Amino acid sequence: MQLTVSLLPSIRPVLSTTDVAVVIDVLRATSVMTTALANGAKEFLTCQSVDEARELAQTHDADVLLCGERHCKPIDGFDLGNSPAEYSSDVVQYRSLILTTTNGTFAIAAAQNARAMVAASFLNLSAVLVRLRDADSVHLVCAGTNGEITAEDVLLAGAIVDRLFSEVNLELVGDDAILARELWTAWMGEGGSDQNERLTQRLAESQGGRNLIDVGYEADLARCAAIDLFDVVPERVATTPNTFGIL
Ligand SMILES: O=C(O)[C@H](CS(=O)(=O)O)OP(=O)(O)O
Repeated sequence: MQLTVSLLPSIRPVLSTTDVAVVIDVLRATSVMTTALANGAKEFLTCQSVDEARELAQTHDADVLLCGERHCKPIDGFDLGNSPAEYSSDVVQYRSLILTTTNGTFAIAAAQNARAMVAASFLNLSAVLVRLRDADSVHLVCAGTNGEITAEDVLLAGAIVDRLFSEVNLELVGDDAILARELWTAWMGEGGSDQNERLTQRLAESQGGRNLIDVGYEADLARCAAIDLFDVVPERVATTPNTFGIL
């Protein structure tokens, strides 16, 4: 497998020859997408701007929910923010969700040239690895925060790289994969039964985690650190807009 990791979307383009792009925004867009689809949501239509989201809602059926955040907080007039806690089955089951977030939906747009695209979080780590096993070329795209590399996304990229190393022959493009794996090994390498607690602590140390703590969303860190809570992989099922469902 040829494996490319970009610690930010801007580091290198996702090529149209890439089999699978894996978008990573641990805090919190891809954790929200995983949670909602696992809880029965029908699909996520993703877009980059608030205006685009509102326009999309007008052309869609009345049952759609407007979702997302700006500066980590719910957007005026939207139905849901960007906390996994809001996406329970009683709220999202069978619903179409339109999502715009600061970094996550930007990373999705940046990865759109790939033949296939999936959303990864710690919540679906093992399921994502099963999805990647037979791909010839994979590009992990870390969303970062406002154009800066963030440890929480690098950590998940490192966890994926570490597992792929033990499962398939890897041909690395660039050194981002090595850096990510080193961070995962140094911070989380021992495994053990307290892994989710230690991951929550690490997320609290990351830029994305500190941002969330500052605005009162500390409880979301544990919600995004529950490794393998779900066995679903959000997969792009349509383009224009990039739409994710469960295949
Ligand atoms: O709401 C979030 O979790 C973040 C906000 S930001 O990264 O601090 O701008 O948005 P996301 O696009 O999910 O990273």
